[in-house]
Amino acid sequence: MKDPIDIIAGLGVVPVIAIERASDAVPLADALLEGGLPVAEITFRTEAAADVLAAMRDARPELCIGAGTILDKANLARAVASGARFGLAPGYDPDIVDAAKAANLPFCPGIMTPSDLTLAAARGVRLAKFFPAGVAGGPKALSGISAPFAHLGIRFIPTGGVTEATIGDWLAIRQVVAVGGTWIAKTEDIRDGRFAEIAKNAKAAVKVAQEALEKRQ
Ligand SMILES: O=C[C@H](O)COP(=O)(O)O
Ligand SMILES: CC(=O)C(=O)O
Repeated sequence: MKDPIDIIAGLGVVPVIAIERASDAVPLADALLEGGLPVAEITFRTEAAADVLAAMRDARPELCIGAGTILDKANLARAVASGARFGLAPGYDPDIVDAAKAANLPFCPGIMTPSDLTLAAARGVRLAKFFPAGVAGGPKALSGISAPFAHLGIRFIPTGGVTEATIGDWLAIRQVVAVGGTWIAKTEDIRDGRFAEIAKNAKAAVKVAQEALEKRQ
């Protein structure tokens, strides 16, 4: 099976999803696949998250699924048991980083400051979510914060306030693996069954991300 981080890096964009009903899991997976975006970060912000992961794993194994908003070890374990192939969090908790490593789960904790990054780097983190990317100062802030860590090869997934219009600015930074965001598959669009809209958003995001990735080669 291909490495999930390589899949994410190839696509350049990850939909961050808060989904309320497990019955929407397969239609959502199909919308993302139809949009050419075979990846999903299912956040543990809803009761349904673990069931959604399991339903996607069982029905659409071609979708690379991960778990977001991992704030404790219990949800980390549930995510792994339900088929998550990668994990992310809005912040940095060394215990969760260690637990993910022990579970062999590629894990991307959140950082926003040089101090966060110092602690995460010392714990072996080489992929971090820059969160909340927009209010933290945008691409210029990430360039500044990450500069002293460049020799360590740390890479980033900026998330929070990213839009289709700003994908290119973020992906112009070499250390940015991909951007994350909720605009592709919004909770209310999933709730109301607007899967065609989600496929359309996915397709548009992938197109912009691919153009940006080609430009920086
Ligand atoms: O809750 C925040 C998400 O991780 C990113 O949200 P956003 O793409 O809507 O800014
Ligand atoms: C902030 C984010 O994307 C997460 O909850 O994992």
